[in-house]
Amino acid sequence: MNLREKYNIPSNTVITIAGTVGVGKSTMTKALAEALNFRTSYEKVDTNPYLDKFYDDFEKWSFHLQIYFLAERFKEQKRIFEYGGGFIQDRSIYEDTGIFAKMHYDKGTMNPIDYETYTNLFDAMVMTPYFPHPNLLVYLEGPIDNIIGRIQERGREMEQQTPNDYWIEMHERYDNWINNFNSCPVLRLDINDYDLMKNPQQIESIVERIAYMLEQTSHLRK
Ligand SMILES: Nc1ncnc2c1ncn2[C@@H]1O[C@H](COP(=O)(O)OP(=O)(O)O)[C@@H](O)[C@H]1O
Ligand SMILES: Nc1ncnc2c1ncn2[C@H]1C[C@H](O)[C@@H](COP(=O)(O)O)O1
Repeated sequence: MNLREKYNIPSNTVITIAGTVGVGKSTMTKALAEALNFRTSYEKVDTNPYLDKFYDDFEKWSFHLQIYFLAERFKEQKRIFEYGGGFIQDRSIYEDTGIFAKMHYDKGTMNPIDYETYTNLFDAMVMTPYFPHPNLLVYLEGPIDNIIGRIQERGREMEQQTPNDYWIEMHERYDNWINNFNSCPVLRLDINDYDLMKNPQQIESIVERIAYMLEQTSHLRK
Protein backbone atom coordinates (compact mmCIF):
# COMPACT_ATOMS: atom_id res chain seq x y z
CA MET A 1 0.00 0.00 0.00
CA ASN A 2 1.49 3.38 -0.95
CA LEU A 3 1.11 6.52 1.16
CA ARG A 4 -1.68 7.82 -1.06
CA GLU A 5 -3.80 4.78 -0.27
CA LYS A 6 -2.74 4.69 3.38
CA TYR A 7 -3.89 8.28 3.91
CA ASN A 8 -6.92 8.10 1.60
CA ILE A 9 -5.81 10.80 -0.81
CA PRO A 10 -8.00 10.80 -3.94
CA SER A 11 -6.09 9.69 -7.05
CA ASN A 12 -7.25 12.74 -9.04
CA THR A 13 -5.79 15.26 -6.57
CA VAL A 14 -3.74 18.17 -7.90
CA ILE A 15 -1.22 19.69 -5.49
CA THR A 16 0.84 22.73 -6.41
CA ILE A 17 4.06 23.64 -4.60
CA ALA A 18 4.71 27.35 -4.11
CA GLY A 19 7.48 29.43 -2.60
CA THR A 20 10.35 31.68 -3.45
CA VAL A 21 13.27 30.74 -5.70
CA GLY A 22 15.55 28.18 -4.05
CA VAL A 23 13.23 27.32 -1.14
CA GLY A 24 13.00 23.66 -2.18
CA LYS A 25 9.94 23.30 -4.45
CA SER A 26 11.50 20.91 -6.97
CA THR A 27 12.90 18.73 -4.18
CA MET A 28 9.46 18.60 -2.53
CA THR A 29 7.72 17.96 -5.88
CA LYS A 30 9.88 14.91 -6.53
CA ALA A 31 9.54 13.51 -3.01
CA LEU A 32 5.76 13.94 -2.91
CA ALA A 33 5.22 12.52 -6.38
CA GLU A 34 7.25 9.44 -5.45
CA ALA A 35 5.43 9.01 -2.15
CA LEU A 36 1.97 9.38 -3.69
CA ASN A 37 2.73 7.79 -7.04
CA PHE A 38 1.62 10.96 -8.82
CA ARG A 39 2.89 12.55 -12.03
CA THR A 40 5.03 15.70 -11.90
CA SER A 41 4.80 18.99 -13.70
CA TYR A 42 8.14 20.81 -13.48
CA GLU A 43 9.08 24.30 -14.43
CA LYS A 44 11.58 24.02 -17.31
CA VAL A 45 14.61 26.15 -16.50
CA ASP A 46 17.42 24.76 -18.67
CA THR A 47 15.42 25.00 -21.91
CA ASN A 48 13.86 28.40 -21.19
CA PRO A 49 15.08 30.63 -24.06
CA TYR A 50 14.51 33.90 -22.16
CA LEU A 51 15.69 33.25 -18.61
CA ASP A 52 19.40 34.08 -19.02
CA LYS A 53 18.57 37.13 -21.13
CA PHE A 54 16.03 38.23 -18.50
CA TYR A 55 18.52 38.12 -15.62
CA ASP A 56 20.95 40.06 -17.83
CA ASP A 57 18.43 42.80 -18.69
CA PHE A 58 15.13 42.77 -16.76
CA GLU A 59 13.70 45.77 -18.57
CA LYS A 60 14.19 44.36 -22.03
CA TRP A 61 13.02 40.81 -21.43
CA SER A 62 10.46 40.78 -18.61
CA PHE A 63 7.40 40.84 -20.89
CA HIS A 64 8.76 38.12 -23.18
CA LEU A 65 9.60 35.92 -20.20
CA GLN A 66 6.17 36.32 -18.58
CA ILE A 67 4.42 35.43 -21.84
CA TYR A 68 6.69 32.39 -22.21
CA PHE A 69 5.98 31.19 -18.66
CA LEU A 70 2.26 31.77 -19.07
CA ALA A 71 2.15 29.68 -22.25
CA GLU A 72 4.23 26.90 -20.64
CA ARG A 73 2.11 26.76 -17.50
CA PHE A 74 -1.10 26.80 -19.47
CA LYS A 75 0.08 23.84 -21.56
CA GLU A 76 0.93 22.02 -18.34
CA GLN A 77 -2.49 22.87 -16.94
CA LYS A 78 -4.05 21.28 -20.01
CA ARG A 79 -1.89 18.16 -19.61
CA ILE A 80 -2.93 17.82 -15.96
CA PHE A 81 -6.58 18.18 -16.95
CA GLU A 82 -6.24 15.60 -19.74
CA TYR A 83 -4.77 13.04 -17.34
CA GLY A 84 -7.60 13.73 -14.91
CA GLY A 85 -5.33 14.95 -12.09
CA GLY A 86 -2.95 12.95 -9.92
CA PHE A 87 -0.20 15.58 -10.20
CA ILE A 88 2.34 17.48 -8.15
CA GLN A 89 3.08 20.80 -9.80
CA ASP A 90 6.37 22.64 -9.22
CA ARG A 91 5.27 26.30 -8.77
CA SER A 92 1.76 27.63 -9.15
CA ILE A 93 0.53 29.79 -12.00
CA TYR A 94 -0.61 32.35 -9.39
CA GLU A 95 2.99 33.27 -8.54
CA ASP A 96 3.72 34.45 -12.09
CA THR A 97 1.35 37.36 -11.78
CA GLY A 98 1.13 37.76 -7.98
CA ILE A 99 4.90 37.81 -7.45
CA PHE A 100 7.03 38.11 -10.56
CA ALA A 101 5.10 40.31 -13.01
CA LYS A 102 3.91 42.60 -10.21
CA MET A 103 7.38 42.92 -8.70
CA HIS A 104 8.91 43.90 -12.04
CA TYR A 105 6.10 46.33 -12.77
CA ASP A 106 6.51 47.95 -9.34
CA LYS A 107 10.30 48.14 -9.77
CA GLY A 108 9.86 49.78 -13.19
CA THR A 109 11.46 46.85 -15.04
CA MET A 110 8.20 45.93 -16.77
CA ASN A 111 6.53 48.85 -18.51
CA PRO A 112 2.92 49.70 -17.60
CA ILE A 113 1.49 48.91 -21.05
CA ASP A 114 3.19 45.50 -21.14
CA TYR A 115 2.01 44.83 -17.58
CA GLU A 116 -1.57 45.64 -18.50
CA THR A 117 -1.42 43.47 -21.62
CA TYR A 118 0.02 40.62 -19.57
CA THR A 119 -2.48 40.85 -16.71
CA ASN A 120 -5.39 41.07 -19.18
CA LEU A 121 -4.18 37.94 -20.89
CA PHE A 122 -3.59 36.18 -17.58
CA ASP A 123 -7.06 37.06 -16.29
CA ALA A 124 -8.73 35.98 -19.53
CA MET A 125 -6.90 32.63 -19.46
CA VAL A 126 -6.81 31.81 -15.77
CA MET A 127 -9.49 33.67 -13.88
CA THR A 128 -12.37 31.90 -15.62
CA PRO A 129 -14.72 29.21 -14.32
CA TYR A 130 -13.08 26.83 -16.82
CA PHE A 131 -9.70 26.96 -15.09
CA PRO A 132 -9.39 24.13 -12.56
CA HIS A 133 -7.75 25.38 -9.37
CA PRO A 134 -5.49 22.92 -7.54
CA ASN A 135 -6.96 21.04 -4.57
CA LEU A 136 -4.12 22.27 -2.38
CA LEU A 137 -1.24 24.73 -2.52
CA VAL A 138 1.71 23.64 -0.36
CA TYR A 139 3.61 26.80 0.56
CA LEU A 140 7.28 26.42 1.53
CA GLU A 141 8.80 29.16 3.64
CA GLY A 142 11.98 29.78 5.58
CA PRO A 143 14.61 32.34 6.57
CA ILE A 144 16.02 34.38 3.70
CA ASP A 145 19.65 33.59 4.64
CA ASN A 146 19.07 29.84 4.27
CA ILE A 147 17.31 30.40 0.95
CA ILE A 148 20.08 32.58 -0.47
CA GLY A 149 22.53 29.89 0.69
CA ARG A 150 20.60 27.32 -1.33
CA ILE A 151 20.52 29.54 -4.42
CA GLN A 152 24.29 29.95 -4.21
CA GLU A 153 24.85 26.23 -3.65
CA ARG A 154 22.57 25.12 -6.46
CA GLY A 155 24.78 27.06 -8.83
CA ARG A 156 22.60 28.54 -11.58
CA GLU A 157 25.02 31.23 -12.70
CA MET A 158 22.44 33.91 -13.56
CA GLU A 159 20.84 33.54 -10.11
CA GLN A 160 24.22 33.56 -8.33
CA GLN A 161 25.08 36.83 -10.05
CA THR A 162 21.79 38.49 -9.11
CA PRO A 163 22.20 40.89 -6.14
CA ASN A 164 20.83 39.62 -2.82
CA ASP A 165 18.45 42.59 -2.67
CA TYR A 166 16.43 40.97 -5.43
CA TRP A 167 15.93 37.76 -3.40
CA ILE A 168 15.23 39.75 -0.22
CA GLU A 169 12.52 41.79 -1.92
CA MET A 170 10.99 38.64 -3.42
CA HIS A 171 11.00 36.94 -0.02
CA GLU A 172 9.09 39.88 1.51
CA ARG A 173 6.60 39.93 -1.33
CA TYR A 174 5.95 36.21 -0.93
CA ASP A 175 5.08 36.77 2.70
CA ASN A 176 2.44 39.38 1.83
CA TRP A 177 1.17 37.37 -1.09
CA ILE A 178 0.56 34.15 0.84
CA ASN A 179 -1.15 36.01 3.69
CA ASN A 180 -3.72 37.30 1.19
CA PHE A 181 -3.98 34.23 -1.04
CA ASN A 182 -7.41 32.61 -1.24
CA SER A 183 -7.72 30.91 -4.64
CA CYS A 184 -7.41 27.42 -3.14
CA PRO A 185 -6.63 25.79 0.26
CA VAL A 186 -3.09 26.30 1.59
CA LEU A 187 -0.77 24.18 3.74
CA ARG A 188 2.25 26.12 5.00
CA LEU A 189 5.50 24.24 5.71
CA ASP A 190 8.58 25.72 7.35
CA ILE A 191 11.76 24.39 5.73
CA ASN A 192 13.40 24.23 9.16
CA ASP A 193 10.84 21.63 10.26
CA TYR A 194 11.94 18.94 7.80
CA ASP A 195 14.95 17.89 5.74
CA LEU A 196 14.03 15.59 2.89
CA MET A 197 17.65 15.27 1.81
CA LYS A 198 18.90 13.96 5.15
CA ASN A 199 15.66 12.27 6.27
CA PRO A 200 13.59 11.23 3.26
CA GLN A 201 11.20 9.28 5.52
CA GLN A 202 9.90 12.62 6.85
CA ILE A 203 7.76 12.80 3.72
CA GLU A 204 5.21 10.61 5.51
CA SER A 205 4.40 13.23 8.13
CA ILE A 206 4.02 15.79 5.34
CA VAL A 207 1.68 13.45 3.45
CA GLU A 208 -0.31 13.04 6.65
CA ARG A 209 -0.75 16.81 6.97
CA ILE A 210 -1.68 17.08 3.30
CA ALA A 211 -4.29 14.35 3.72
CA TYR A 212 -5.75 16.16 6.71
CA MET A 213 -6.02 19.46 4.79
CA LEU A 214 -7.57 17.72 1.79
CA GLU A 215 -10.11 16.03 4.04
CA GLN A 216 -10.96 19.34 5.76
CA THR A 217 -11.50 21.05 2.40
CA SER A 218 -13.11 18.14 0.53
CA HIS A 219 -16.41 20.03 0.28
CA LEU A 220 -14.66 22.39 -2.20
CA ARG A 221 -14.05 19.57 -4.70
CA LYS A 222 -16.40 19.53 -7.67
N1 LIG B 1 16.25 20.24 3.02
C1 LIG B 1 17.24 20.75 2.29
N2 LIG B 1 18.42 21.00 2.85
C2 LIG B 1 19.42 21.53 2.14
N3 LIG B 1 19.34 21.85 0.86
C3 LIG B 1 18.18 21.62 0.24
C4 LIG B 1 17.06 21.07 0.90
N4 LIG B 1 16.03 20.97 0.01
C5 LIG B 1 16.51 21.45 -1.16
N5 LIG B 1 17.80 21.80 -1.02
C6 LIG B 1 18.69 22.34 -2.05
O1 LIG B 1 18.36 23.70 -2.25
C7 LIG B 1 18.46 24.03 -3.64
C8 LIG B 1 17.13 24.58 -4.10
O2 LIG B 1 16.16 23.55 -4.06
P1 LIG B 1 15.08 23.39 -5.21
O3 LIG B 1 14.24 22.22 -4.84
O4 LIG B 1 15.75 23.37 -6.56
O5 LIG B 1 14.29 24.77 -4.99
P2 LIG B 1 13.26 25.51 -5.91
O6 LIG B 1 12.66 24.49 -6.84
O7 LIG B 1 12.28 26.05 -4.93
O8 LIG B 1 14.01 26.59 -6.60
C9 LIG B 1 18.87 22.75 -4.37
O9 LIG B 1 20.27 22.78 -4.56
C10 LIG B 1 18.48 21.66 -3.40
O10 LIG B 1 19.31 20.52 -3.55
N1 LIG C 1 7.05 34.26 -13.79
C1 LIG C 1 8.37 34.38 -13.63
N2 LIG C 1 9.00 35.54 -13.88
C2 LIG C 1 10.33 35.68 -13.73
N3 LIG C 1 11.13 34.69 -13.35
C3 LIG C 1 10.54 33.53 -13.08
C4 LIG C 1 9.16 33.31 -13.19
N4 LIG C 1 8.89 32.03 -12.82
C5 LIG C 1 10.08 31.48 -12.51
N5 LIG C 1 11.05 32.37 -12.67
C6 LIG C 1 12.50 32.15 -12.52
C7 LIG C 1 13.02 32.17 -11.14
C8 LIG C 1 14.14 31.18 -11.18
O1 LIG C 1 15.33 31.80 -11.64
C9 LIG C 1 13.70 30.17 -12.22
C10 LIG C 1 13.09 28.91 -11.66
O2 LIG C 1 12.46 29.13 -10.44
P1 LIG C 1 12.57 28.09 -9.19
O3 LIG C 1 11.88 28.82 -8.08
O4 LIG C 1 14.01 27.83 -8.95
O5 LIG C 1 11.83 26.87 -9.63
O6 LIG C 1 12.75 30.83 -13.02
